[in-house]
Amino acid sequence: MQQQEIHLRRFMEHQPDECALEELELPTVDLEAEEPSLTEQLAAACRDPGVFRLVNHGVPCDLTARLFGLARGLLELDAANKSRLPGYFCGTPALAALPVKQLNWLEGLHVEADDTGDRSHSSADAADGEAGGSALAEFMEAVSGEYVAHMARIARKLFDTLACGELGLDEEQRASYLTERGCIFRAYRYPATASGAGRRQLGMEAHTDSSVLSILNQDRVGGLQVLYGGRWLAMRPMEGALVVNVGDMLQAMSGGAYRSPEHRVVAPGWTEVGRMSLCYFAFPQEDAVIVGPPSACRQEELYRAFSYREFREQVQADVKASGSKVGLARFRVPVSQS
Ligand SMILES: O=C(O)CCC(=O)C(=O)O
Ligand SMILES: [Fe+2]
Repeated sequence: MQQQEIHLRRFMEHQPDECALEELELPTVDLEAEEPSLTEQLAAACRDPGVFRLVNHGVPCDLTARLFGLARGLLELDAANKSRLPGYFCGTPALAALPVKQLNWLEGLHVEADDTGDRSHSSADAADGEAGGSALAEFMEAVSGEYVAHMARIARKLFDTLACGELGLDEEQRASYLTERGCIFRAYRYPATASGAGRRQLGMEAHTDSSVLSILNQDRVGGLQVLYGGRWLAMRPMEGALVVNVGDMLQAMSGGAYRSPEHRVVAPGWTEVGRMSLCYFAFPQEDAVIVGPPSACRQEELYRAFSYREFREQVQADVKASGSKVGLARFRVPVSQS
């Protein structure tokens, strides 16, 4: 997408004047498009801007509505009860022990793929004894029994389309560069803030995702923004569409051809209800060694070979040392030296 082709609109429906922000019209990818159209749409969107709307994704809207309702119910429990929910966090967990400023104004529930099976049943059994009781059991059942399966299906189809297209990955790489077992699901709640004139409280600070692909389902409130052409632009929610973004791992796998965009969430100061989102992050196998694409594919940046485990440990070390993620820059090799 050329910079001058971006359709910019005033973003007034959701935000008062002090928060008015221009909007990036995201490309739309139709998951049911015929080939070669799907590959073309997808590769173009991953190159620029690295984030797109996904339609015809097959996630039932009643499942999404139920999950938003259950997550909201749990996150609106009183502080003592919700702090005992399994996977509950407030602010950025990685920063909790550090003497750095907490920038994030959010709370949520974190579920790892490996947690999903057992916990839903143990919660159901212990329904009355555990914080959240049967609502927690219902939430875990909806996440692990249904929602995560849809997300894994979507991530696999998108990834295989790219992998079999210009990434040209072999069968072993297709299996190890994306694993259903290592995925993470998070339900976030960004409480409304009483932001003063011109002041914007960040719900989630600017970052890139460490994932291969991230699949976001946001409610209608808005507040998700992407850094594009040096400016923060709004990604307006659209009924029924998911937002998918390229993560750092896919950027590395593509030799920098696909872009893991910097994004953030502004805490809603324009609504009483707060913002909710349901986010799924797909990762490679921990020990899969990620190398750029074969030389036939254009490589704008090169990274030295690394495993996802190495990347994750480096991110954790950087966050621990400075409060910030450095990310792929740690693994970059100047093209001229390659
Ligand atoms: O809440 C959202 O829509 C985005 C969250 C996000 O960017 C993340 O968890 O990495
Ligand atoms: Fe993110």
